[in-house]
Order: sequence, then C-alpha cells, then structure tokens
Amino acid sequence: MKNFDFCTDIPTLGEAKIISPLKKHTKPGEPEKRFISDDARVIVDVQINRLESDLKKNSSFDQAGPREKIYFDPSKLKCAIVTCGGLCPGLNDIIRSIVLELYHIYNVKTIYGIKHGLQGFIPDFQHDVMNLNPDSVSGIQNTGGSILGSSRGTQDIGMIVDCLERMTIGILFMVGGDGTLMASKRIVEEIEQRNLKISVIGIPKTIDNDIYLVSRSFGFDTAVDVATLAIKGAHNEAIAYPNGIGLVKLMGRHSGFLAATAALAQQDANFVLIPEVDISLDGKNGFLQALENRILHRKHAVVIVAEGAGQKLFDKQQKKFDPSGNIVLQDIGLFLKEKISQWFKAKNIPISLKYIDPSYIIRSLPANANDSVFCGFLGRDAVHAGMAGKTKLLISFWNNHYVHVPMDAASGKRKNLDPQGKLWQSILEATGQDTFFTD
Ligand SMILES: Nc1ncnc2c1ncn2[C@@H]1O[C@H](COP(=O)(O)OP(=O)(O)O)[C@@H](O)[C@H]1O
Ligand SMILES: O=P(O)(O)OC[C@H]1O[C@](O)(COP(=O)(O)O)[C@@H](O)[C@@H]1O
Ligand SMILES: [Mg+2]
Repeated sequence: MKNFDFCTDIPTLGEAKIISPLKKHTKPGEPEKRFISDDARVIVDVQINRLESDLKKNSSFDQAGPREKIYFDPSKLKCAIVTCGGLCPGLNDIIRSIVLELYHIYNVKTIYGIKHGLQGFIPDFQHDVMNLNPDSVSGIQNTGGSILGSSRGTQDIGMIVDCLERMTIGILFMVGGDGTLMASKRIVEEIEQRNLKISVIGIPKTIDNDIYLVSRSFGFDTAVDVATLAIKGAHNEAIAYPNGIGLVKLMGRHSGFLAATAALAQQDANFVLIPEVDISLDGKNGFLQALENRILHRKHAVVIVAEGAGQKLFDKQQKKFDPSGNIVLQDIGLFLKEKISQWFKAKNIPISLKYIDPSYIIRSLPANANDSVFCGFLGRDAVHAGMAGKTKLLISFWNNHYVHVPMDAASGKRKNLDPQGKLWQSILEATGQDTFFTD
C-alpha cells in the first residue's frame, strides 16, 4: 500500500461566525443535512490491508461543501477569479458556476475577472478588470476558451498581492494547472507574511489530468471525447489505403493519461506511446519493426503518440523553457512521421502515412455534458470553501468525493501513469503491443 505522507489540515483565516445564507434553504425543524461539518473526512487511500500499522498511516481530506457558518460577510466581500496556463474545456463553466454561486446563493455582488492570467494583476500590462455578474457570464458555458483569457509567464508575487490589497479582495479563485498551483502557493505565503485576510482557492485545470492528489481534472473527459474523433479519422484513413498508417499526436507533456484513455475509448489503436514508458525505434524489438510486422500482417495501423513520449530519442540539445518555466518538448509527432517514412522507404514497402495533430482543437472547445456537470460541482465547492474562510487549498475529486487538498500537499509533484497499473496494462491487452520496444 502507498503511504501518503503529508499533512491534510487546511488553514483558515479565522473563526467562521456568520450564519450561512444557505440556511434559509433548510425547513425549520428539519435536520441540517445540507451542511458539511469540519469533522467530515474522506480517506486518502481506500485500499487497505489487514496490517494495523498500515491503517494508522492512512490520512484523510476535509470533505468539501457548504459550512453552516461562514467567515466572510457577503455584503462587504469582494472576490476575484483568474484563469492561467493552457486552455482547457470547462474554464467558462467554472467561471460561471463561481459567479452564480457567489451572487445568487451568498449574495456577494462584487466579483472581478482578472484578465490574461497573472498578467492581469500587473499594472504595466494595462489589462482591464471585468465585472462579473449573472449577465456577463450568461451563456459562456457554450463557448470554448476562457472569457478572462490566459497567459504564461511568472509575474512578481509581491505586485500580485499589492493588487489584491488595492482591490480589497477577500477571496481569490485561481483556476490553473501545476504552474498555477506553484504561483498560488507563493501568493498565499506572501499574504501570510503581510498578515492579510485573503483566502486563495485553487481549482485544478488541465487536459493532461496529471495534478497530484486529483483523480480527475475538469476538461479531461471532453479531451478524451474529442481525441476519439481524431483516432476514428486516423483509422478511416489507414484502412482506406493500402498499407495505410494513421499517426495521431495528443497532448500530454509528462503524462500519457489522455493518449491511453482515448485509445481505450476508441479501440482502433495498435500502438500507444506515452512519456512514462521508454521506447526504442530501431532493432528487431524496436517500434518500427513492430509497426512493419503489423503492416505486413494487417495492411493498416493506427499509432497514438503523447507529445511527451520518446524525448530520449532526440539528440541531446540545450533544454529550452517556455515563459512559465515548462520545458519545451521536441516534436515527437513530426519526428516519428519522418522516421516511419524513412524505415518503410529503406525496406521498399510503400505506405500511405497520414499525420493528425488535433492538440489545440481539443483543448479550446467547450466542455461536454459530463464535464459541465463536474465544473458546476467544483465551482460551487470552491465558493463554499472560500466563504468559510478556508485557504491554501485545491478543490479536488478524490475517491468519489469532493475534497479540500492542501496546496502544500499537491504542489511540486505530478501524477503519472503507472506502467504496472490497470490503465497501461489494459492498453497492452487492447493493442497487443509489446511492453517495451528495447533490443
Ligand atoms: N514557481 C512559480 N512561481 C510563480 N509563478 C509560477 C510558478 N510556476 C508557474 N507560475 C506561473 O503560473 C502561471 C500558470 O503556469 P503554467 O505552467 O503556464 O500553466 P498551468 O498552471 O496550466 O500549469 C504562469 O503565469 C506561470 O508563470
Ligand atoms: O500552450 P502551449 O504553450 O502550447 O503548451 C502546450 C501544453 O499545454 C497543455 O495543453 C496544458 O498544460 P497546462 O495544463 O500545464 O497548462 C499541455 O497538454 C501541453 O503540453
Ligand atoms: Mg502545467
């Protein structure tokens, strides 16, 4: 059993003394089932063995949801929302659900939208602030992207907190991925240093689904849905031509969750290449030989490659980083396209290779129905946590429950696909591909 070794306690800004406005939804005399007690916990690891020593190591998260007493006075509270990093289906659903919950349920009428990620806090960029209310978020769930825009690039943390102070913000909702989480943690630390009463609530966003202690991030389900269309197209192209090969590149900088899940959703793939499993191209046990065998045997093949796969295949070069500090990857899709063409040319085997890269289409579309529902839960629970005066936390879906994950526990780590786990083993069974393409 895995030993999750971290503190699951959530800091609070102070004692919650104000009766929640949600109270009016409960009939007098009826039990207060609506509210979540601070004692309600969700066990981190549900897989236990009989050893008592292991049981003792189990930790638990705060259950998310409305508290009977809240910390902030709604009539005086100002909130801000910011979306950072790569686009992801569902960003607008999250914004809308936070705004509607604050406005209608908690009666918070001052909600600002910070434009273009962290840049929006920095005066030099001169991005206007948006006033968010039910009118300005009406219908936004039907469009992709983020109405607030986004950006990459580190900004001065002191200047961000200066801006929060100037705007007298009480709760800041930060929607973003691993990078945003690092930034939020540093913002909270600066807030603590200055002894301010500002809550920072993170909502994990990424189509890569690789945030630590988050079972599923919003947008992932939609990304899998859309990726299946690309795989279907690749398969149709492959079977239409003699020795047809459909090669699909999917996003996934460090984790192959999208590539692997999409391959299982649309079972046309014969090879799935992910960052977590090394590949070798040449030699009798290499990927190219396996692909040749498949073509000779079945006359068509579909290959899915995650963008972070096979990075060791490239000549060592000076590492490059994007403005946020993320490593800029070599293009494995185009590289494979070239290598496959060269291999079959050298063998004098004619092929028809079609390369499909749907990356930016996938992440910029609106959320599907399932993700929209999910975003609604995440947004509402983010508001409940902030209103209760909790801070330095992420709203996460874990063991089928919505929970508060401390930023300290989740930041700086990443969730990876386990090559020994069920997902990857299912890929091996569904595709029949070898575990490792090594000599
Ligand atoms: N260690 C860090 N300290 C401060 N800001 C950071 C840090 N890491 C990332 N950021 C900032 O957080 C924002 C989002 O990060 P990024 O990696 O682009 O996207 P994501 O949050 O989706 O991973 C960017 O503006 C980035 O510069
Ligand atoms: O937006 P860019 O700079 O092209 O970066 C692409 C990367 O962004 C993502 O779409 C999302 O990454 P983040 O969630 O960390 O922002 C990755 O899948 C992909 O590797
Ligand atoms: Mg990231």
